[in-house]
Amino acid sequence: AQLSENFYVKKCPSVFNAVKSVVHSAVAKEARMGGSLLRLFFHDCFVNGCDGSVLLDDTSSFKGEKTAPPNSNSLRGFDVIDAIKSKVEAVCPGVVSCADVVAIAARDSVAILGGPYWKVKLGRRDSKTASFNAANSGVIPSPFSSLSDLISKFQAQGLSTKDMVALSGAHTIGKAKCSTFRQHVYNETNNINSLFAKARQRNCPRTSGTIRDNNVAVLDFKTPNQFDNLYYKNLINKKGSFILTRFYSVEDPQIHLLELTATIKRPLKMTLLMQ
Ligand code: HEM
Ligand SMILES: [Ca+2]
Ligand SMILES: [Ca+2]
Repeated sequence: AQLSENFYVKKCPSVFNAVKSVVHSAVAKEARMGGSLLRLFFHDCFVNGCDGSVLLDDTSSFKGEKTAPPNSNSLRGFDVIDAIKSKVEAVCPGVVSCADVVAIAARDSVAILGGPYWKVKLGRRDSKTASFNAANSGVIPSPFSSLSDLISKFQAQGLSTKDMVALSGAHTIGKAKCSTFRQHVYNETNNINSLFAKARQRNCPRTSGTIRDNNVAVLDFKTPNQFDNLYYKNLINKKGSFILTRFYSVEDPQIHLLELTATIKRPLKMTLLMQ
């Protein structure tokens, strides 16, 4: 069925306040949670669409997505989604899908951290099953993917290269583990400022396989808790986080300076994933 901004206007008008109040207190307690909730939405949507599949625990009949490599020891915020869902069930029992809760929580997170606001289209139906294999099949982009691989993974979701560049701007908030950015900070190409690389290396030893793999660093070293366009500015200054930074160079025909500055001027299109 067609999603609609007005889906809950009659069925549950208080859903928006219920979601927002829980997101608000979670982000007040820990700003990073805003990023974690946004990423949860992204990882739900890339695996069989935005159907709440990412939320499902393993059962006797299926092994779900939570323990799949892109998600395990990495996705956060499930407890916040549970708290939101309880609150929503208290005001409108049996009306609002978990998939819609995740979509609204992602929007509210971005807005609370100073980013753009959009009207979320609603009416998603929750999946009753989830698949470890689907989440492990390579549909979710990896920080070690090549540029062409990243582009084709977004293409497979109906998203263009420009969309990918815009959506990568989400890394203006949140944190990443040493194991995901080590390669970038020890690979001193001309894409990374050497002082910045050194600073990151301090918290992330070259050798993998220790507890320090889990050390985290902010993705945006300047405004980690504000949803702004610093992701791109850092990238241009060679102090970027790991995703497009590895590929960013003035010579690159696909992700070049013009593309990036155009993205800075446009509002970040967070709505792209929201269909
Ligand atoms: C372009 C392909 C992408 C790759 C390869 C990628 C990869 C990653 C990785 C490896 C992390 C750190 C995870 C960890 O250390 O546990 C991360 C964090 C994050 N990603 Fe992405 N990501 C991509 C696109 C996106 C998109 C499209 C969004 C949302 C629209 C997003 C939002 C985030 C956020 C907010 C965080 C921080 C999460 C937190 O602090 O809990 N990413 N990403
Ligand atoms: Ca899903
Ligand atoms: Ca920022």
